[in-house]
Amino acid sequence: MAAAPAARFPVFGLVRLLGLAAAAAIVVWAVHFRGGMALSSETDKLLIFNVHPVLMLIGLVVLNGEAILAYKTVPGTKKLKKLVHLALQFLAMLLSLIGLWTVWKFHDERQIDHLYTLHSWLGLACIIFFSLQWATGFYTFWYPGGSRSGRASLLPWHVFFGLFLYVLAIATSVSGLLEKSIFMQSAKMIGRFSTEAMFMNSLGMLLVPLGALVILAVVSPGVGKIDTYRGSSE
Ligand SMILES: O=C1O[C@H]([C@@H](O)CO)C(O)=C1O
Repeated sequence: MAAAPAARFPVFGLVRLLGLAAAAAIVVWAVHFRGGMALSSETDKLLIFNVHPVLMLIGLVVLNGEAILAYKTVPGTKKLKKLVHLALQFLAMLLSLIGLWTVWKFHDERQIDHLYTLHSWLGLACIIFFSLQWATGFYTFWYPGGSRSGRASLLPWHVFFGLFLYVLAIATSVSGLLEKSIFMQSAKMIGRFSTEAMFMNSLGMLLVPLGALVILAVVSPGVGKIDTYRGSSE
């Protein structure tokens, strides 16, 4: 197989920059364009909905990306890298579960059907498999920890499946931005070329280079330490 491309630019810094930009953009969208967020409201149920994309994007895309790269970005021992990785992924999972709960509550309170869109199916698959991946990883690589051969055979699948889920999370986010924008356009809440619609498109576009850079940072040799992927047994 051909060698993986070697990044000759600060790929980790760019990932951090685009991740922070995406996180800031979704908060700006919720607060500036959509009037804010609330965990409960009698007057404006949409404020409950607004929490959903913020927690999902920050959890399953931004924190997930940082957690994936922790083995290459966190200085210190292998054990510390692993701890940062599993803690960030736990936080990502927690935010995604709260984010799922908020959209469920919004649907209940506004009497909107659950799980009829492609976005919701993709998102549910994402959360279920992300949680299974976290639990399996924790059990095998942290506590109580599997046998040496068990860990060695799971590791490449854990890496592959994790990267796959990260891409699925981006696809799900893009589909969510798309459906929300179209819903609002159909309801005449925003215009086709409104600043808000263009802002949402731009946020979706931003996730494309973010995803590309995270994958490049993972596969690229010579940036960070790659001992994890060689299956060292620390
Ligand atoms: O728990 C671990 O499992 C793998 C490897 O030891 C499997 O061989 C690895 O790098 C760990 O930190």
